[in-house]
Amino acid sequence: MFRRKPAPATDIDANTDDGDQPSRHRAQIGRKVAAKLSRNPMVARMESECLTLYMRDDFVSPAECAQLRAVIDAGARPSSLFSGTAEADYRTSDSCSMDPGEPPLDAIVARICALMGLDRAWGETIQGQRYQVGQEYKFHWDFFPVNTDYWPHMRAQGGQRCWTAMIYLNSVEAGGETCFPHAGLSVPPLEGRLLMWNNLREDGAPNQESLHSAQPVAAGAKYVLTQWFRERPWKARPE
Ligand SMILES: O=C(O)CCC(=O)C(=O)O
Ligand SMILES: [Fe+2]
Repeated sequence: MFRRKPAPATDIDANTDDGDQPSRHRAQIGRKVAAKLSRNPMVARMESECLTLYMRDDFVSPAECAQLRAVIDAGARPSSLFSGTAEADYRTSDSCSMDPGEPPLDAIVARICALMGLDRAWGETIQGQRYQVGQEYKFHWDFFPVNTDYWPHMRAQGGQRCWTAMIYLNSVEAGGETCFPHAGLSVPPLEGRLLMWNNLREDGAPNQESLHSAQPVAAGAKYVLTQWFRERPWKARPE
């Protein structure tokens, strides 16, 4: 008798609600990117037992940084949070979604993806942020908690966030460090520096120890670009 073969098992099952669970697929992304970055002599791995974090200085030139700061100045609006405005003082920076066609940006995103070995289709729209004196982004995780009303939408858009790539577009006079308290790391903003970390554990589940903050700026202003990568291609508007 003819029997239809079962569909091959796949780890990349958009219908599996496993955003808070270990996942072979997400674990594999973590390993693949870490292996690529570890092989690169220009990239430094920051020492931590509980977090996978890499740094590459002089990734963006001073001229490109200046150009991008001007774009952020022109487009910055008060930052929003997925969780709405309940904790309005949580992320006090101004931010803007960057047009990927904006001249230096297209090339920079391509360079980030080449460095990390990630497909740019998996990256969300890159975000620019500007923090002025006293502004900050309090302790948070970049991965999505699955017990929220927005998770089903995020899942349909490309699932859990895996890696974050962040570029400092200027050196800040005082303050503005990115702090990872569990890893005991505090990274000072340095113009052109790219920071990359995995928000997930080795088994692909969210890493609670990836908690981080942008410390308040004490003097001057701080400009950053953030590129968040999903576990699948990112769709701005899922069908
Ligand atoms: O500005 C920083 O140092 C951190 C920004 C951040 O954590 C984020 O955009 O998710
Ligand atoms: Fe963050």
